Amino acid sequence: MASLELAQPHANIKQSQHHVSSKPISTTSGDYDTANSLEVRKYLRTYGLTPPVVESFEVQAQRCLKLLSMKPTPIEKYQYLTHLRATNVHLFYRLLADNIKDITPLIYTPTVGEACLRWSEIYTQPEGLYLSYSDRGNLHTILANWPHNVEITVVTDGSRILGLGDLGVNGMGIPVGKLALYTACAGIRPDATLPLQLDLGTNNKAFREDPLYMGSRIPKISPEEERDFLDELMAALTERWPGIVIQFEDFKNPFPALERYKDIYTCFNDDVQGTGAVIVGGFINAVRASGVPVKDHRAIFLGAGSAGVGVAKQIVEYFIKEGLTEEEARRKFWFVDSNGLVTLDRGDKLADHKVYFAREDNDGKQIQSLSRLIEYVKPTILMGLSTIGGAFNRDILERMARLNDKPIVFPLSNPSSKSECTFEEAVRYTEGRALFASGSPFPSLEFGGKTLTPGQGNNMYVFPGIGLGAILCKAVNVTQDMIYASAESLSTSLNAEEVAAGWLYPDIRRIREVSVVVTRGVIRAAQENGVDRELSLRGLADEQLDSYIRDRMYDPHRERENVADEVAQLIATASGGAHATTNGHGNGIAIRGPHL
Ligand SMILES: NC(=O)c1ccc[n+]([C@@H]2O[C@H](COP(=O)([O-])OP(=O)(O)OC[C@H]3O[C@@H](n4cnc5c(N)ncnc54)[C@H](O)[C@@H]3O)[C@@H](O)[C@H]2O)c1
Ligand SMILES: O=C(O)C[C@H](O)C(=O)O
Ligand SMILES: [Mg+2]
Repeated sequence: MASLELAQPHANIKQSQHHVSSKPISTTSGDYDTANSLEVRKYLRTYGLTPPVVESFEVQAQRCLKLLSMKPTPIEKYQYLTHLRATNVHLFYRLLADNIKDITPLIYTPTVGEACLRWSEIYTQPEGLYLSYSDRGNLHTILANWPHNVEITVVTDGSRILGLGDLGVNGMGIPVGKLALYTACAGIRPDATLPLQLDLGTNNKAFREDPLYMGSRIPKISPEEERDFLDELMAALTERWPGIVIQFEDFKNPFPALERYKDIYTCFNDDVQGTGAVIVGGFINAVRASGVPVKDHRAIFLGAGSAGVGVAKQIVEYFIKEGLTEEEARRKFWFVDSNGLVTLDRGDKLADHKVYFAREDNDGKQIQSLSRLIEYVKPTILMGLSTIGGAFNRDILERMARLNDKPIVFPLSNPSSKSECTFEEAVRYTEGRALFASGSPFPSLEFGGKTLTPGQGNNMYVFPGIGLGAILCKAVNVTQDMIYASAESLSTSLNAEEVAAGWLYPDIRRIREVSVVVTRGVIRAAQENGVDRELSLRGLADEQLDSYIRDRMYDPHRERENVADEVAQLIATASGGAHATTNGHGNGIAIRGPHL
C-alpha cells in the first residue's frame, strides 16, 4: 500500500529550516508586496510596478483593516479577504495572525456558510482542485496538474456543509477555510495545502437548476459508486504525494470511508474525530467546573449524526479513563434524532452508527419531545448537534437550570443560524450558570456585574495540531490514541488566567501556542503507537520537541526577511561570478536574475 512506503523522503530535519515543505518562499503572490525592499524589487523585476514606498506591516495592516471595515456585509469582507489571499498570501496571513479573533469568523464559520450557499454567485477565481465523477479513471493525471508539493488536503463531497445540507461543489468554501486555519493556527505552509472538492452530483435540486451552478447537474451518485471513486482518489493522492495527510470533511455519511481507510492511509475525519476531540477537551474542564462527579453525569444529545456520535464515543473513552466501565459509560447517553429518542424498539431501521447508543431500558416508551425527555432523564449535560437553530429554547434552558447548579449546555451546530441557542439565551435563562460552548462564535456579554465569555467548541482547536503532528512525525496512520491525545492536550493548554476565569477553552488569540501543545501530544501518541516514521523525534525532551515544532511553523511575519535574505544571497552568488539559474529551493527567484 502506497502509504506504508517507508522510503518516502520528507524534509530532513536539518535541511528544513522553514517547515516541512520544500518551498521556503512563494514568489507568485509575494512579488508585489509593498513591504519588499528596493533590492528585492530590483531582483524580482517588480521595481516600479508597485508604489515607491517600502511599507511596514503596521501600515499595510492599517490599510487592510480600513478596507475591511468599509465593506458593509460579512460576505463582502469575505470576498475582500479572499482577494487579499490570492494576491498577497503572506500579508493575508500576517493580518490573520494578528487579528485571529476578529477575522476567523469572516473566513470560517459563520461567514463561510453564507459563502458556500452563494458560491456560484460570488465565484471569481479558482482556489483549489475539483474532481468530477466523470474524471474517474484519470484522477492521477488530474492531480498532476496541481503545481505544488502537498502535505495536507481537506476533501469534501459537499453533501453536508455545516448544518446547511447538500451544497454540491459550492462546498469548496469549507476546504479553503479549513486549510486557511491550518496555516494560521498550525503554521502549515499555504502552498503545501490542497483544498479538494469532489463533484459527485448533488441532491440539491435548486442548485442543479441554477444556471450559475458550477458542478455536474446530476443527482448524487450511489454510496457504492462513491466508494469506488474514493478508492481511486486515496491511492492517487498518496501516489502523487506519498506523505500526504488527508482530512475528510462534511460528508453526509462519513463512517464507511473512515472505516475503510483509517488503517491504510494517513487520514482522519474532522467531523467525527476532530469534533469528538475538541468537545472532550472542553468537556473535561466543564465536568470539573460542574462539581458533579463523573459517575453522576447524564447526557442528552440532540442530533445523532456523525458529529453527535463522534463526540459521544470520545466522551465514553474519557469516562472509562475516569474509572467507569464501558457499559456504565455508554448508558450515560440519551440520543434524540428527527424521530425522537433513539431506542432499539422504535420500529424504524436504525442507522448502524446509532445502534451503540440506542436505549433498550425505555419500557416500550417512545419519547418525542425534548422537554419531556429532560424530565425523564434529568440530565446534567445537553449537547446540540442537530442543525436545528433555536432548539434549546427558553423552556429547555430553564429546565436545565432548575435541575442543575451548573448545567453543561453545548449548542454545537454551525453556522450561527443553526446554533441550538445563543450565548445570550443560555446566560439569561440559566441566570448565568450554564457552562457553555458553541460551535460558532458569540460575543462576550455583561451579566450580574461580570463579563462572561463563551467557549467556542469548534474543531479548529484540534485539527490543525492533528494535521501538523501527523506531518511532522510522518505518521503512517492517524490513530484513535492520536485523536484522544489532541483532546487531552487541549484541555491542559489553558493558562492560569483562563483557568481562573472559568474558561473551558483557551483564548483563540493563543491558538498557535495551543496548536504546539496539541501537536506535541499527537506526536507522542503516534510514537507510543509506533506509527511514526520520523524516528529522530523520539529522543527529544518535551521542550526540544516544542522548539522543533515551532521552528517548522510557517511564520508570515518572517517571510519578508526570508525573501530578502535569499535575494541577498543570490546577488552575492551572481556577483561572485557564478551564473546561478536556481537557488536550490525551487522558488524561481534566480531565473529572473539581478536587474537595474
Ligand atoms: N462544533 C463543531 O466543531 C462541529 C463539528 C462538526 C459538526 N458540527 C455541526 O453539527 C451539526 C450536525 O452535523 P452532523 O455531521 O452530525 O450532521 P448529520 O446530518 O450527520 O446529523 C444531524 C442529526 O440531527 C438530527 N436531527 C435533524 N433534525 C432534528 C430534529 N428536528 N430534532 C432532533 N434531531 C434532529 C438528524 O436526525 C441527525 O441525527 C451541523 O450543524 C454541523 O455544523 C459542529
Ligand atoms: O466547520 C466548522 O466550523 C466545524 C465543523 O467541521 C462543522 O462541520 O460544522
Ligand atoms: Mg465539518
